[in-house]
Amino acid sequence: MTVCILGAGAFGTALAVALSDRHDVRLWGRDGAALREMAQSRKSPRLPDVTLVENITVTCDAKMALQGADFILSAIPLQATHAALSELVPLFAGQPLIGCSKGVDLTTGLGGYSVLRSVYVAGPSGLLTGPSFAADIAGGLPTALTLAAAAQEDAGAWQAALSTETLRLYTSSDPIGAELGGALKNVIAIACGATIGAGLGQSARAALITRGQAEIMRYAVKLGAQPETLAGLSGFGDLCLTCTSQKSRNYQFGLALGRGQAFDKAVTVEGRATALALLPIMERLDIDMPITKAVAGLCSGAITVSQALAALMARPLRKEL
Ligand SMILES: NC(=O)C1=CN([C@@H]2O[C@H](COP(=O)(O)OP(=O)(O)OC[C@H]3O[C@@H](n4cnc5c(N)ncnc54)[C@H](O)[C@@H]3O)[C@@H](O)[C@H]2O)C=CC1
Ligand SMILES: O=C(CO)COP(=O)(O)O
Repeated sequence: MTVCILGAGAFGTALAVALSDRHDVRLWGRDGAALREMAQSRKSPRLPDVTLVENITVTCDAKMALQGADFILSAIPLQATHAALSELVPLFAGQPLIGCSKGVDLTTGLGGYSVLRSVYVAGPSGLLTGPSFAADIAGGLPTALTLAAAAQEDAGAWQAALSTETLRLYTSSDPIGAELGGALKNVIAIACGATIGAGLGQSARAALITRGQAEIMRYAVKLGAQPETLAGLSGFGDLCLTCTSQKSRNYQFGLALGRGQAFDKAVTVEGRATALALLPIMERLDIDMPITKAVAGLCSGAITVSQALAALMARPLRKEL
C-alpha cells in the first residue's frame, strides 16, 4: 500500500520511518528547500539519528504525494491543521484521513479528530494517538497507540493496515475521548514541568497528574467522551508519559516557566494554545478545571508560578471524587 503523511516534522517523519517497513510512504511538507535537503541527505533535522530509506519519498508536491495513496495521515501542528487541510482536501480521493496531532483549536474549540471531520466532511476519518515520542517510534522502540474511528469496522481495517512489528495499534470507537485525552494531557504536562522547575517536588507533581486526570475526565465526559477511553493509552497512558519525561516539549516548556527561563518560541508546544482554547469553553459549560485555568494564566503571562500555586492550594477543601 501507499501511505501519504502530511507534515514533515518530528512526528510525521517518525511515522514515515515506522510505516516504511510495510508500505511505500510519501512524506509531504510545505517548506521546499528543507524538503529538498531531506530528500537528498536522507536525514531529518528533527530526528538526526534516523536515515530515511528508499521507499520514503520526501516532497513538497501535494498532488504527487496524494496521487494513488491508500491512507492519508496528518501530523501538521493542530493550530495549522484546519487551514492546511482546507487547501489539500480538494486533492483527496475518498481515502481514510487519520489525524495524529494533539490539541484544541483556538478558533473553533475543536480537537484533532473533530477538526478533520469539519474539513473532510465527505470522507472517512480517524485519530492515531497515545504515548509515543517521535524518536522512540523512529528508533523502532516498542510503542502502543490508540487508533480511533467512529465506525469500529473502519478502525479494525486501518489497524490491520497500519500496525507494524514495533507499532502496536489498539482500536477505539470513541474518537472524541481519544482527541480530548491527547490534547488535555499536554496542559497538565506544562503544569508538571512548572512544578518541578520551581522546586515544588515530586509529590506535588503526582498530585497534579491525578487531579489533572480528574479534570480531563470532567471535561471530556461533558463533551461526549466515554470515561474508559480516558483510562486508556490516549488518556492515562499519554498523561503518564508526558508529565514525567524531560523528552516532552510541553514538560520542557513548563520546566522553563518554573525556573523563570526563556523558551524557544519555534518549538511546538501544543499545550500552550490548548490551555487558552479551553478557557472560554470550560467557563461557558461551567466545568471546574483549576489546573487548566492556572496553566492558561501562566501561558498568557497573567500569573506567576507562585500565584498559580497559591490559587490552587487556597481552593475550598472538598471530597476527592
Ligand atoms: N514529536 C512527538 O513526539 C509527537 C508529536 N505529536 C503531535 O504531532 C504534531 C506535530 O508535531 P511534531 O511533528 O513533533 O512538530 P515539529 O515541530 O517537529 O514539526 C511540525 C512540522 O509541521 C510543519 N508545519 C507547520 N505548519 C504547517 C502547515 N500549515 N502546513 C504544513 N506543514 C506545516 C512544520 O514546517 C514542521 O515541519 C503535534 O500535534 C504533536 O502534538 C504526537 C505524538 C508525538
Ligand atoms: O505527545 C507526545 C508524547 O506522546 C509528545 O509530547 P510533546 O509534544 O510534549 O513533546
